Amino acid sequence: MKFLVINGPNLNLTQFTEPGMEGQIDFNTLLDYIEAGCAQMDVQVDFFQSNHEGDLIDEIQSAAGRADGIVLNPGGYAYYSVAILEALQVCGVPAVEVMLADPSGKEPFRSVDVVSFGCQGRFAGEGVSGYLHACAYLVQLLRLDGGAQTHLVQ
Ligand SMILES: O=C1C[C@@](O)(C(=O)O)C[C@@H](O)[C@@H]1O
Repeated sequence: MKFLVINGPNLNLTQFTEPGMEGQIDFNTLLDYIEAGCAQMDVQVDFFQSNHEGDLIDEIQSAAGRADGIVLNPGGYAYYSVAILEALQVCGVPAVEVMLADPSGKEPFRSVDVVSFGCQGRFAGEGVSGYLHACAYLVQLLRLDGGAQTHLVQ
């Protein structure tokens, strides 16, 4: 199985906290963490990060045929990118959304996660572990029905 892990704007600059490890890790260490976790699940992983909405859409559109599933942290685009939502709906590859921090209870403009409507699952507020939970969930989903039907996850 092969997954495409897509990170949106500003995540390349974020400092992350890994459970069980003191201090913070940088973006490249996060990718290593995801790759190692996926290897344990026998999943190959490709990474993509962009700060640009159109580039994220191009990457989602090109996922069919080269990835079995998408794990997406859309960053701030989560709250208004209908275009990313629609790319997920038409790309034919099941996607699961990850958010390091749970946005509920933050500013009111974060109350609707538009992108999640194109995803089959959502892991928010679990920090870096959320990426691996999303991958494990996708593995199970693909083994169960292999489908890419999108539905509301909130
Ligand atoms: O860029 C980010 C980071 C984020 O996507 C997260 O993973 O916690 C959550 C978003 O609200 C925020 O805009």
